[in-house]
Parts: sequence; structure tokens; C-alpha cells
Amino acid sequence: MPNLRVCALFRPLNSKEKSDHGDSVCIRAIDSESFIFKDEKEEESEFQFDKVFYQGSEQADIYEFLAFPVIEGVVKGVNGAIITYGQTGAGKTYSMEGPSVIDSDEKKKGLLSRVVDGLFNIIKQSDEMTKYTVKLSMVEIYMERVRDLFDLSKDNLQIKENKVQGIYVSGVTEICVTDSAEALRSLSRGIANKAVGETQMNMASSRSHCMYIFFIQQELKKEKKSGKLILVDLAGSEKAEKTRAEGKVFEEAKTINKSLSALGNVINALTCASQAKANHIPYRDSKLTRILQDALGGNSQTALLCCCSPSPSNAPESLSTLRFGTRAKHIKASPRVSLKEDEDTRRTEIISSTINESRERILEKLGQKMNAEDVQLLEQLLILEGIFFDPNSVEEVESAYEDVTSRTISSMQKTIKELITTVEKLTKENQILKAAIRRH
Ligand SMILES: Nc1ncnc2c1ncn2[C@@H]1O[C@H](COP(=O)(O)OP(=O)(O)OP(=O)(O)O)[C@@H](O)[C@H]1O
Repeated sequence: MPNLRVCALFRPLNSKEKSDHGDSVCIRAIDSESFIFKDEKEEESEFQFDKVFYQGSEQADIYEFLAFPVIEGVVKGVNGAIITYGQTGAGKTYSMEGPSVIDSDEKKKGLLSRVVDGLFNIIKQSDEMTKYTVKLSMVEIYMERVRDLFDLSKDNLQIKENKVQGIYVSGVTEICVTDSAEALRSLSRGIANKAVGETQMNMASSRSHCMYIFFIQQELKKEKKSGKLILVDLAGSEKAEKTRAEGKVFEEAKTINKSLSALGNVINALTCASQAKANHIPYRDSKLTRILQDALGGNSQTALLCCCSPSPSNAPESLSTLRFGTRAKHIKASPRVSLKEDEDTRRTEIISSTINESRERILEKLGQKMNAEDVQLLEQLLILEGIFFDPNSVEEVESAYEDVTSRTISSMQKTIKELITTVEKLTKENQILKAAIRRH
């Protein structure tokens, strides 16, 4: 299989979407890999993925297609990552956890429970001479701080790297699990802690990235092999303006969009056909990509599930999710040999500074056409929108600029329409109240 699988998932319409738009949806299936998407302006575009899971798809099918090949690899010592991406409410957590990691009925079980069952099944069926050790950690990244979900007092863990473990979260709690039931009980404890942490920090789950990290080691005679599997339930990818964000929420949105952009850039660079770009992997641009570094790069296998609402009311957000997936998917993956630690570090540093210099150069060039305030606004919008561009290509930046401008305009038009409706409603209420006062 290619090392990158990208699928799109459309969850069922929820009651609000049904009351707003009835049963209407913004997609029309072509087959199990492609569909037509109708955006806000009724413009249609065709999308293609490795597989599309339409409304009513089975959780088991998502597991079989997307996750199982990754687990098979991990047991053989190939690292892997399974990532859910999408706006808040698009179905990321439901796909990952199901209604609950313990006691969900078979049909509704999410990826986590299935991955754990699958992992221990493969281990059970393997050669009896091989000794397996499975360790589990759970962390959450909120505002670029890494928190241990098995021990909430560890709330600013550092990411380190060594020759034996590769990239690791220093000091994180690792629980040794010997069977599926034990692993699920631990996961359930970490998930419960997630809610406690949210209350402590007055933060919604959709604003943090949650990572489930499995470390699998096998020992046969004197030979040791290990594989790492990271499942990631990403923070919501919606735009700050949609949430009408201000203050802290705006800062959260900016940080989230920055790390999602970093993830997009890393996947893009990893799957890029051009060797120059393939050498430029900006893992260090965010904690998310740094933790994922050896589960994404090298010979690892990555599965990305782009979760979307099928409702026309969420069309702009779904479109942005589908574009994220398409960018990751379009360029075919080819296995790359891992770089030595020092070389990798040095290259990443050079790359980061090259990208920053090029970004500056392009913004400066745009500055000759636009005023300073607009350039600053553009820079912020690009980060907020999670739009990735090749900083070496002025054309790409300009097309990203057009993209962000048209999206911002249509979102503002929508807000104005909503405000007009509110004003009309209030004016009517005001008239009724005035008439009532006059009558008294
Ligand atoms: N495939 C599905 N089948 C049935 N219900 C679903 C499905 N996907 C999502 N839902 C429902 O939609 C709601 C939102 O889903 P979910 O919490 O998974 O979104 P999310 O993308 O994780 O959002 P957030 O970023 O806020 O955590 C939940 O009530 C969930 O039960």
C-alpha cells in the first residue's frame, strides 16, 4: 500500500442541520472514491480520495480500510499514524472513540477500540517465541503545551529525541498493557481525565489535539524490534471568524491553525515528488508535528481521515477540510530512508530559516502592491485559514491570497445577512412593544 492513505468521511446530518436545510446535502456521490461537492456559491467541484465513507458508513469499514494496514505494519516494526481532521462537530472524536471506548455496541465501536483489539489479535496469532511489550501513553496539546492525560500534574512535558526511542515525550506516564481489556480501561481513564483537564483550564475538547501513543516492542532471542503507533484526534479546524472568536479563543484558534498548517506542510513535504522539497520537512514548526515526526516520516504509514458535515450550512468548512486532504493526497508517497539524528536536526534548522526568509521575501514583494496593514492581515489570514503555500512561489502565495479573500468575503456576506435578519426581528419586536406601551 502507499504510505499515505487519505479518506473522506461524511457523518449523518444532525437535528440542527435537518431543521435548517431539511435533508439536503452538499455532496453527490460518483463512486466509493469520488464525489461532486457543491459549495456556498453553488459551484461544483469533483473530489477524489482513496475511499469515501458516505453517511451511514460502518465504523468497521473505516477501521478495515484505513487503520488495519497501519496496525499490521506497526507489529512488524513500521511506525504509523492515524489522524482525524475536520471542523468541530464533524465526527473526529466519534470516529476515534465511538460513543465510548468500553461497552460500545459492536457496530458503533470507534477506531481506538478496534485498533486495540486488532493489535492484540495479531500479537496472539504471532509466533509464540516472540515476546511482545505494549506500552501506552496519552497526551493532549493545548496552546503548544503538552499535558499527560494519565497524570494531569504533568502539564508541560518536553519533547526529546534519542537513538533508542527516536522522538519521545520526556517524563510521560507509560502504562504497560498485556491485553485488550486492560488497554481499553487505561484509555477510558485517560479520556475521563481529558474532561477533568478541560474543566480545570476552562477549555473545550475541540481546542486541543489528543494523542494516543502505543509503543510495541518485540523480542525474539536476542533480537529486538519496535514500532510506534500514534492516533491523533486533532483540534477543530474551523476558522476563528466562524466562532466569532475574541481574546483567548482567538489566540487558541491561531495556535490551532498554526499547528494544523504545520501538519499540512509536513505531510506535503513528505509526499512531495520533488527531492528538494522532500528534504525540507519542517517538523519543528509545532509540538504536534514534532511528536509525530517518526510516526510520519521515514518508512512509516499514515492514515488521514478527513471528517466533514454533509450539510450545506457547513459547506465552507467541509471544503477547507477536503482541500487539506486533497493537498496531502495528490502527490504520491514514496518510502524515504530515515535520516541520522544530527543530520536531520541540522537540515530542519536550515529549512525553517529558509522558509522564514522566503516567506518574508514574498510578503515584502506583496508589500510593493499592498499597504503594510493589508500585508499583515494577509499573513494572519493565511495562518488562520490553514492555507499552505510554497514560500518559494509567488504564484502560489497569490492564489492563496485570492482563495482567502474570496472565502473571507463570502463569510462576511453570510454574517451581514444574519445581522440583517436579527435587526429585522428586533425592529418588529420593538414595534410590538411600542404598540403595547401605547395601548396601556
Ligand atoms: N458517524 C457518525 N454517526 C453518528 N453520529 C455521529 C457520527 N459522527 C459524529 N456523530 C455525532 O456528531 C456529534 C459531533 O461529533 P464529534 O464529537 O465526533 O465531533 P468532533 O469532530 O470530534 O468535534 P470536536 O472537535 O468538537 O471534538 C456527536 O454527537 C456524535 O455523536
